[in-house]
Amino acid sequence: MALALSMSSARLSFQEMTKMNIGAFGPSSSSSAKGRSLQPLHCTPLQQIEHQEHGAIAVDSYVISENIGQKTNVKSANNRIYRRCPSCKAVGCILCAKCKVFKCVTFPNKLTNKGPMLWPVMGIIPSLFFHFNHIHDWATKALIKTNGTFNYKGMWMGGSHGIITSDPLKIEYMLKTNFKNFPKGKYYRERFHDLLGDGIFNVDGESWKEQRKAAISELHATRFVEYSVQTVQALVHQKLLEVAENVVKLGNCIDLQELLLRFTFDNICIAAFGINPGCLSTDFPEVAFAKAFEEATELTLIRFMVPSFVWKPIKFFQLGFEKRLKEAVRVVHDFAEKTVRDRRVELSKTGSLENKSDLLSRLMESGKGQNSRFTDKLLMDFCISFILAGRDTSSVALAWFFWLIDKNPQVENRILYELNGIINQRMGKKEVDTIVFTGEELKTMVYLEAAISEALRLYPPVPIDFKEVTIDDFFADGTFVKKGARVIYSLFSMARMESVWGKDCLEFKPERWIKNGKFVSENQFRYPVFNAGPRLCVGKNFAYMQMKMVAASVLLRYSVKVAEGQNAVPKVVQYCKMSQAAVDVPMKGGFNFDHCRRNEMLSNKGFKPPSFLKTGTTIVGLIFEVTHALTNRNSQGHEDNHQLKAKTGNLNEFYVNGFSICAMEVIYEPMRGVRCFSNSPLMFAFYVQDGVILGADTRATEGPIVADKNCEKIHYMAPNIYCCGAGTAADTEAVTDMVSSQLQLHRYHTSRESRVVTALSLLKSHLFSYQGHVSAALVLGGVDVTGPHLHTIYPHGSTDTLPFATMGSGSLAAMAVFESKYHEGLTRDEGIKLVTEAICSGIFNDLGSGSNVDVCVITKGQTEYLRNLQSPNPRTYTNEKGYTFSKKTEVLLTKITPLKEMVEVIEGGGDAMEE
Ligand code: HEM
Repeated sequence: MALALSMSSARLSFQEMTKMNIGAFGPSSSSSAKGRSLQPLHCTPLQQIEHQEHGAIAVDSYVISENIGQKTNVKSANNRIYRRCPSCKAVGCILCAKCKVFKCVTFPNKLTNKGPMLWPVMGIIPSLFFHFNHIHDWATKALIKTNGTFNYKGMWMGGSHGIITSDPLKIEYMLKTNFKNFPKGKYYRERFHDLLGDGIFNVDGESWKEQRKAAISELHATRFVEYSVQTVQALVHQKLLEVAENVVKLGNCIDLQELLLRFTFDNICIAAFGINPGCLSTDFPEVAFAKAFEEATELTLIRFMVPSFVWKPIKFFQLGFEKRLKEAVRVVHDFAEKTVRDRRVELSKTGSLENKSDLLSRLMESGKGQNSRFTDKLLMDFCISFILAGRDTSSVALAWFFWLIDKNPQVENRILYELNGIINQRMGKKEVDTIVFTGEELKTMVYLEAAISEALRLYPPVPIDFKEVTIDDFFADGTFVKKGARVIYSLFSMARMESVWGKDCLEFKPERWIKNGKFVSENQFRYPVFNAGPRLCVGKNFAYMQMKMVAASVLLRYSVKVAEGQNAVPKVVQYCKMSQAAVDVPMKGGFNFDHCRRNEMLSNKGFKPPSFLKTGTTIVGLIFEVTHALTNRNSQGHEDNHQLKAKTGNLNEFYVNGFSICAMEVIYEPMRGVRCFSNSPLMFAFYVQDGVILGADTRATEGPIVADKNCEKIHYMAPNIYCCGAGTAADTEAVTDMVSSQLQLHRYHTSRESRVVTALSLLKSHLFSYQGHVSAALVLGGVDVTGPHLHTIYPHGSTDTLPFATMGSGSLAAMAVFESKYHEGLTRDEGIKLVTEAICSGIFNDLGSGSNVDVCVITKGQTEYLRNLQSPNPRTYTNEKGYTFSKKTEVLLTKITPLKEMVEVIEGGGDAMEE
């Protein structure tokens, strides 16, 4: 099980079948199902698929050789033909000479070995390296060329050597006839030992025999078979179909291979340990045990790709992947150990595990009292082996099955026809939604079994396997294998060889498995997908049952389509991202509405979203701007600074003091406050006084209750920017706080005053990204280097820039006041009066608004927060006697808890973070 064949990119999308009328389903009737009509039965040759997948490689290499033939040979002036160097294209290249020397060195090897080139020192490694991405195709080509067997040699000193074969006779000799001479061997064992220990998968000899006997007797027992059917039924219907339904509703694509891996992992854990780790659910949770198991398997496989003199020192010094492997194995073992320990405690407490049907419990129960060889450590190893064996094999097989079904709709139709027949034989309800296939019904699904077997033939989850030679041996055709050699056999290549499967070997043809309407098993050695001989996979029946249940239940309800642009190619090393919590769908750009979809899905499932509270608020803002002409001049016609200061008051002090208005030319002060034109001797001057005034009521409601009579709705954003909030108090506070701190950081960074437009952008992009789910309607005002600004921001993120604005439930009443009374040239005091009036209008006309009026005046360099500027609604009636509770508060318990320790906080030690 060294290398599992998985799809590198198996994102398949579910397309829902609209409710299917099972009764009307037959070969000649067209179903009401979307995209499904039953067609006459004929098969699409797999040849086409192969061309898509592998053909490119063949075509490319053909083109390359053409190029060498035509373009690299150039005719010189005297008509002699020189051969260009294939790599540098230079004529008479020194490399060519080296190539010739190299060819001389490797020539003897080429003569004795029919297979791929065995390089000096490196053996077959460079060839493997060059063809790594399509290694199975490459091996197939080589095996076809060599009539099914060739020798190989690994790196010098690595010690690996032997044969690679696809010959069923050799496989039979190895797996059955001389089984004892071809064990898994030391090479396999030492690589998997850390993870699998002495589990069935990793041992030979007596220990293997013992475990195998126990495994077969437990796995084939009626009790376990019934238990596993029930488990699969529950997992498929309560989890898998739920995820599928969710995917359909959301119109999403899903990584089907990952989904199936989660399913098979949960299933095999329930079968082995009786524990559901819970990997399969709509949110694809990250489960530590599952993640560690995956990592441990993958990292162990690295040991098969590097020579032992590389990984062993890395392991010894605990570096790189070996360090990670150790940690992952620890997590797996901890989980397994704890499960075994807990079960042992349960057994000793209750005296029996009769109520449990999982393998661990059955083995523990059957071994109790006797001198069983199944120690707790061995039980743990045994279960881990089972999980490894059953985890990714079935999921990978199913992923390829669905992929092939998408490419071969006529096979899908035949499966549906078969399912339809089975359902028609049922008594009672026949609605698709309610159909749960029984174990007996699964056994009658002949065509489905054939289709799955055919998918397994073309894409075996274990595409290559190997055995070690114990003593020198000869195969029937005289091929010699030396003691310590390895015999590698490629199942993937066997499926593609005409000599093994006939001319139509590349076609996806379930019919080849059916004779006289019955499923006919193949010769084990022509089809060693589940291994063969004494080490035949013990989980074969279990695997078929689970694959049939998934395939039948899904195909009955959905049509599974490969997402556009997804190409599925076999991977050399299994890699499924079960560790990732989220489904990794390629980024397409545009907006992300995942949260909206999630909410919709939750509400469809019956979760009530938190209801919106009716909120009430009146918030307003306006810009005021008034121009004052300066008349007080001194004897030279110059403006008197003191008088000017008196006129402008403190508001524009900075500008008046820091500004010379005696200048001769026209001076424009872009900093707000004063614009002064001097035109001597007839000099005149004026200044502009402008700013923003914000206002808000102070009532906070909670449904029908007034929760706070005097809350603050004008929030600080920056010294020169404030923001009024309507909506949910928590949301407005949180969003303004967050943006305020971002502005603060920006000021630290730039040492400049914040600009209102910055605050506006931050607020609106935040609100937009939450699509109205942050309930905050804002009036933002401030004065910066470019003058006073007033904006409104709606909960979905849209904005307005206005001279006066209102928001909240009292906004209409307030707007009525503004629209009738706002005019250009408002002074500061007039502005304050108008804002107050607008808020009062909200307070008196809107039930949600009330209590007092808060006002904030922002001008250049100055901000005045006029809290409770008016209380238009004072409490008029108070009970003179006050209110007494009829029953006094009872003291039920008095307990004084002394403080344990006093912590003294010394301020001023660190950097001040406050402004
Ligand atoms: C499509 C699904 C499956 C395929 C293609 C498959 C294939 C195989 C193969 C090729 C072997 C031999 C490995 C070797 O010796 O190197 C094997 C062994 C084994 N399989 Fe499966 N398997 C599948 C599902 C399962 C399941 C679901 C279980 C568990 C319930 C399971 C349990 C085992 C065990 C315990 C062994 C070791 C047998 C022994 O060494 O005696 N397999 N399987």
